[in-house]
Amino acid sequence: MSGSYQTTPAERKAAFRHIVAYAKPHLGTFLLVFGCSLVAILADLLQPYLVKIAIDDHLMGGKADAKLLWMIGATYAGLALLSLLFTYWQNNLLQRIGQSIVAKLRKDLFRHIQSLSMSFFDRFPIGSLVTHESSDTESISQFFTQVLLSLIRDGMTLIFILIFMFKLDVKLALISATLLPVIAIIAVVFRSWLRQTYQAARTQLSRMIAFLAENLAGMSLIQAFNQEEEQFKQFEARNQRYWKANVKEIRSNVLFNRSFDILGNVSVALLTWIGGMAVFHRELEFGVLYAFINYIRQFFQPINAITQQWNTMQSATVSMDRLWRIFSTKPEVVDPEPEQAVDPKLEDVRGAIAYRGVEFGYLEGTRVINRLDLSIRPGEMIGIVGVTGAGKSSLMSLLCRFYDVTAGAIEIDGIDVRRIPQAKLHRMIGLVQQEPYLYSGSIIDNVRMFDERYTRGQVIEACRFVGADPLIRRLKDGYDTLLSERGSGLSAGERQLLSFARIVLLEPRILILDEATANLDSFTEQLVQHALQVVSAGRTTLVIAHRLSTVMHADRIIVMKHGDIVEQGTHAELIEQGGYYKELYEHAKGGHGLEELQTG
Ligand SMILES: Nc1ncnc2c1ncn2[C@@H]1O[C@H](COP(=O)(O)OP(=O)(O)OP(=O)(O)O)[C@@H](O)[C@H]1O
Repeated sequence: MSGSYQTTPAERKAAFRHIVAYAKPHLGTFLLVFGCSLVAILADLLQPYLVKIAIDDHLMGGKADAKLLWMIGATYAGLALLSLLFTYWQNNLLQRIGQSIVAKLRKDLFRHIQSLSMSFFDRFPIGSLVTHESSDTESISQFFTQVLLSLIRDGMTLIFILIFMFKLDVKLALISATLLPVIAIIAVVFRSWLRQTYQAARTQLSRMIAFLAENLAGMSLIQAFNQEEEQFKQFEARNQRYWKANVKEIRSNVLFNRSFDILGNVSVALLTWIGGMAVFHRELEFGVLYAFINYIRQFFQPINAITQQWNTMQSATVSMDRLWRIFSTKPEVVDPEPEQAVDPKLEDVRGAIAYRGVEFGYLEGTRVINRLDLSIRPGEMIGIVGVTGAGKSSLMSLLCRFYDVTAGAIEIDGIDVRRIPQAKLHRMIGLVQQEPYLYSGSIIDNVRMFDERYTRGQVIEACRFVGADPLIRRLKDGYDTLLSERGSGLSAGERQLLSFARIVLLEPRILILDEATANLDSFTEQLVQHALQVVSAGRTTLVIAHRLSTVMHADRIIVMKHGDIVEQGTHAELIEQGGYYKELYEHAKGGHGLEELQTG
């Protein structure tokens, strides 16, 4: 999805309008930039005119006045300085605008992405979202700095050069103006070629990056299966394709630039010949010819610069389209309308849960939960078992409203979860995931989720409560140990213990635990079991169990198969019943995990 999608002209227009609106607050600064450009351009263009005056009025006119010549020289130097100063201000101001726009864009994008529902993240690869936040916003910043600068500055330069030319000599100016259509034809012909080579290079680059990202993420598997050589070959093939596309792009750029240079030189030669003849026949002053040759040289620079912005413009519009795609995506799970909303007080929540005729599928036309009914009493501990793909996690995701049910309803204390504001719902439910997410930061901050309202003492108390304290104290810096991204360095069990401590701090009424599947050593497993016991006391607890031993003591075990509850009861009742649960139990007793069983 990272770039190969089609957009309609209407969508492109909307994207452009949306992004350009970010420039509105900077209109005043843009005007300043415009003013600075104007001064710099005029200072540049007046220089040849000054030399013309020196030549025609003083040197050739035979009335050389040293003082006036000195003044002309000094003015020339002054103009050069002025141009330098104003170009510096113009660039500074423009960069500042560009950076503020892109910072705001990144902030808005991040906020918007945060608000989107889980279904969006299912569709959108994380890698491409990272690209959007980084390089797409950067290429939009280039649009506001390089492209706009070129349009303002080079466009104005062109216009002024034409004005100066016509003022100096109409005939020569008209001859020079005939070059414009030639330049336009060259630009148009090259433009489509440049665009093709540019896009081909971008496509090869994103293919290479996608391959790289996938590869790095799966490096352990690659090494375990000795796939290095094969993967290297595949990478090398992509690398070669990118290299070739790049060379082609550079070649087309060089050809384009050189055609412009040749055209510039031919024009100077033509002008020297025609103008020289005119000077020879005394129809033209020498100084005018000098200024003209200068202007015609400068004439090609802005045209070349504007067309060179084509690539930047291309990537900026592609980036705008992509960002617009995200910005125009509305969250599927939304907060209730104020008149529909019910906002229970946290201390009043009892934690009764009811699934009423719940149906759900991730994709249209598919079903992973079938008309499911389930009532859970406040404080009850429920174990949920079933083979992989049975729908256990989906059932929990629906309770947290990561997705909305397609039919039926889920209620907490008799209130439909869709009527509870999401922020409140998420305070009511505590989630301990199979792979708990830990941030880069200290253990203290990870447990209190960077919420400084919880003191260090409270965090330590919570960790003690769940039995994580001895483990943490064994680490080099204890509670101040810095965890790397995703908490690598800690075992799955240890990570779960830290998220239990989070629960103790946040005190949700309902607890969902997706038990770690990774084999825990018996010591950590005991710690996790103990933590579960202490944390679940007094809370409605739902445990997705991957080891039956975890839920053998649950108040009730729900057995799922193909999105249905096929059996429920206590461990003893279910064994007595001799049905599907017993089959799972016998299988697990043989030393197998539930994951090994197929949904057959
Ligand atoms: N984000 C998703 N998009 C599409 N389909 C999904 C998604 N998540 C799960 N599924 C599908 O929904 C079905 C139920 O998945 P779910 O994760 O709820 O099962 P589970 O019993 O929790 O399995 P496990 O024990 O492996 O976690 C499976 O067929 C799975 O492939």
